[in-house]
Amino acid sequence: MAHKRYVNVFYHRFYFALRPVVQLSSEVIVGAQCGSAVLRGAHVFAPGILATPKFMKTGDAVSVFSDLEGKCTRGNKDFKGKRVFVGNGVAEMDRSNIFCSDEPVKGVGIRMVEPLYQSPSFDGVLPSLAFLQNLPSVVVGHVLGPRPGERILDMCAAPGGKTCHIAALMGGQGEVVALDKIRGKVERIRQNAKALHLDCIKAHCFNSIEAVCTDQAQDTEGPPFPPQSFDRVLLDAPCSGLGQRPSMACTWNLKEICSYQPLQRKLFHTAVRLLKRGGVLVYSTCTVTLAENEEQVAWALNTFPCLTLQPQEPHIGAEGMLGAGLSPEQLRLLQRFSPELGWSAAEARGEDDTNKDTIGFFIAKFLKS
Ligand SMILES: C[S@@+](CC[C@H](N)C(=O)[O-])C[C@H]1O[C@@H](n2cnc3c(N)ncnc32)[C@H](O)[C@@H]1O
Repeated sequence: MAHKRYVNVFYHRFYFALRPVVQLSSEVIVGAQCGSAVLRGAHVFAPGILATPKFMKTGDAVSVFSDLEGKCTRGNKDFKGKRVFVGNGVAEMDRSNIFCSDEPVKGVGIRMVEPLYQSPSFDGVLPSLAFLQNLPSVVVGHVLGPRPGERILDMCAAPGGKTCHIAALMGGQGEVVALDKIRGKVERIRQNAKALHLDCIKAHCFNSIEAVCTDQAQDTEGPPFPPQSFDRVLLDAPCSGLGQRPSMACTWNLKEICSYQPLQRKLFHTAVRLLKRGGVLVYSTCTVTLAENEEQVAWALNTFPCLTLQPQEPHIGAEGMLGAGLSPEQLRLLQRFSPELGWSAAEARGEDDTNKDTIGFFIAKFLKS
């Protein structure tokens, strides 16, 4: 059935106007992920709460802090470890509801009334029409350039932000196959596709490294697929995520960061095999390392002579970074979002920094001949 609705994919700009907020004596401690979400405009959902004052009651005014080192134990009453203030709120639950309930606790625990940053919450705003994404993620969908009627593969798709954008750009006509290896996350893709009425998305739980079959007669409804099954492939690769912001806790180590390059290359092999001749492959990451970005492009061009770099539209990020042996022309075809560089340079030149104040991100577009 033809898709009748439109999805408006907004992008989210982290608003940096720090407000002078006075800290209160009652402290609520939340996990680092929850604290980052609060900085992006979220309220505090009860599962994210680690510690509250001993007698906290609904309606109490509290200050919310993020546990920086992951050291606060659940149910703590007076945590004194490293923490960062993220704003003031009002309790919507008693302490006993949060920590002493038999059922898993749900819903807003603290409604933020004075968050540190003036980033509005988009929770529940037009849920059947809009999907909030970072600006570079929105750019990825356009760079891939899907057309109605095509068959597209999104190899690492959960929670499905880019999948839904791609399906919306196709007007719901064609097929977007979304793979992710984690079952619970695949359910999120399905829920998002359903909420947005995007029937052309088919989500499967599958390890994309193994998504090519050798048997040409294999049923092509689900993975694995015969070689050259797709008009366009998006490899939004698992990565070290160093471009994500705000980020208040660094849980990574060097071994983990170095583990992504070989994984991305395995996925890349599958991507190239599944792409038709004349098809487009987009490789993207939300990290800033040379090893996971420009070095991967140089490796791909050497490993797959059938691939050539293509111009990107729109191109609003910076060009690629030196150091991986790519030519100046090749670097110009890449798109790198480096907020730590973009901002200050734009500010110094007195330019509008709207499109530069983003997460760190990388995009490369290839054509397979
Ligand atoms: C960067 S996230 C994808 C974000 C997604 N494209 C979006 O826009 O919403 C990377 C995803 O790759 C998945 N992943 C990691 N290794 C995978 C593999 N071998 N096969 C399929 N999915 C994988 C992870 O579970 C994770 O959800």
